[in-house]
This record gives sequence, structure tokens and C-alpha cells, in this order.
Amino acid sequence: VSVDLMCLAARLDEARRVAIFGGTHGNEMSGVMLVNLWVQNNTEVQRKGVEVQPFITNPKAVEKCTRYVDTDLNRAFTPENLSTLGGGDLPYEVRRAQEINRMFGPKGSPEAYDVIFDLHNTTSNMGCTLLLESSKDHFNLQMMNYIQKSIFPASCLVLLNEHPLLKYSTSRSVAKHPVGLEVGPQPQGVLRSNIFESMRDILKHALDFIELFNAGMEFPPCTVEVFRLSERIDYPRDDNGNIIAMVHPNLQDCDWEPLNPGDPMFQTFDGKTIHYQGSGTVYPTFINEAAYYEKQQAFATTRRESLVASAIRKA
Ligand SMILES: CC(=O)N[C@@H](CC(=O)O)C(=O)O
Ligand SMILES: [Zn+2]
Repeated sequence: VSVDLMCLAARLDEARRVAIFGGTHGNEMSGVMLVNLWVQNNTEVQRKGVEVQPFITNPKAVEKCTRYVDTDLNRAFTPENLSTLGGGDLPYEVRRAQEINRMFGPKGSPEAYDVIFDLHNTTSNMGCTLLLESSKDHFNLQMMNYIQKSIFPASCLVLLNEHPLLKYSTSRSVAKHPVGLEVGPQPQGVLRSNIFESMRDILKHALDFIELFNAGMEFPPCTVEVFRLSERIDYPRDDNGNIIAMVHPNLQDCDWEPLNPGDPMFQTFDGKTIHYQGSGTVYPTFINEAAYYEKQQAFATTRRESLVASAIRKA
């Protein structure tokens, strides 16, 4: 009996309603172009037993080819913003967040979409990265494991953001299972074919997973290596807040490679090296991301850990 119990798969609801968001940041071109393509013709993203909706989340920012118009949409899905009244007086992205929440949510409710994929590009050399918001989301862990297996020998790492202070209120957080996809390096406002095609391929496998799950396939327990967001590291600054150093050449483009105490981290304009002083090995990511200068972030540190996903099967 005990052996039987251990083999029982967690029964989860089917993922019937799925959205693919592009243009949450209007200058991240792979997601914008893919979603525009699928809005024109959705055959590529249709799967049996699933309703898939491609959707441009910030059309004004896409039109201007800028990250946002008034405020960052991917920080706007807070309970305060989603419940505030004020209509035309509110920043554009706050109004847009409310609209998106009405269409795909309400966030946290049983009516919310099952899965939202949110497509992003980074200027950092991160390769393909899946963004996970909860270490307890076994559906997403299983999906990420499936994607990793399917794209091998290509690779796709998992960044877990459930940091109590650093977590932010994303567009995808409206769904029951939010999945971010971050692919780089790609400059802002630029479309690179290799980045576009990697993003497209990952989405294909993600949708295949959902189709198989809905068809009743059981996914056995597995372990997923994740990189848990740990710290945000700002550029060194003077008393006026101006940057006085750059990412060190030894660190530039070395996303996901171990950074140890004493390793070079920044290089000042007069040629001095500033070393990493933390405790123990970390894995830096979002190194020199263009959009993060305004957020006072030169890179983020992560720590590697293994998560166990339980077996799952549809209810
Ligand atoms: C470069 C970039 O925009 N990254 C995303 C990451 C995410 O979607 O969580 C952001 O800061 O919103
Ligand atoms: Zn983005």
C-alpha cells in the first residue's frame, strides 16, 4: 500500500486556457515579432484540447519601440494597482494592467488563465532562460524539465524568482502558472534570427507539454536544477549617484558562470579592479542588462539548487 501511495501522481487541472504575451516590453523584438506573427496566423501555436491566445500586452510601447510609456508594465500587477480607481488619471501601464487582469485573470481567482507565457529579450548573454515564480509550482517544474529534455543538446536554464524583497508583480503573474521566457543576447529594438528561433523552439515544446498533459500523460517525479535569485548588485557610484565603474571584462558575458569571492567584478574608469566580496560561489545573471541601469542593477546573483517535482497527471 505504501509503495502504491508513493507512486500516486498529483492530480492537477487541465491547462485549457493558455496565453502567449509579447511586447510586455515594447523594445524586446523577438517576443513582439513572434506574437504579431501568431496573431496573424495561429496555426503554429494551436494544440489539441487547448485554447491558445497570442496577445500584445503593451501596444503603445511596441509602437514607440520603447520598454514602456509611463511605468514598467512588468512591475505593475500589484494588488494596489489592480484595485485602484481613477481611470484616465492613471499611468497608461496601470490602466493596461487592469485591462489585462480583467481579460486573463482576475489574478489569484479560479477564473484566471491556466498558463501565461511572457516573452522577453535581454541584452545579457544569458542564452535561453525560463523564469519560474514559485518553487512549489509542480506543473511548471514538470514543464521546464520536459522542455530541457526536448531541446537537448541545446540548453535552457531555470531562474527562480521567489525572493521576498526582490520579487515583482509581473504580467504573467495573472495566470495560475506563470512562465517567463528570457532569451539573449539581443540588443533593444533589434531582431536576431538565432534568438528569435530559440524562443520559437522553446514555446513549441512548452505547448507540446500542455497538449500531452491534457491528453492524460503522466509525468514521473523528476529533479530540476534551478538558479534562485539571491541579490541585486548595483554599479559603484559617486555621491551624486553617477556610475564610476563598468562591468569588468572578466565578468562581461559570463552569465551563469561561477563567481567566487575575490573574482573581478567591476573596472573603474581609472583602471582599478573591484572584486566580488560575497560569501561563497554565486552564479551571476542579467549581467549588464540595458534595462536595469534605471533599476540600479549591474547584475543579479543566484544560487544553484535542485528542486523535486512530484509526479503529475490531469485530474
Ligand atoms: C530584461 C527584462 O525585461 N527582464 C524581465 C524579467 C522578467 O520578466 O521577470 C523584467 O525585468 O521584467
Ligand atoms: Zn523584458
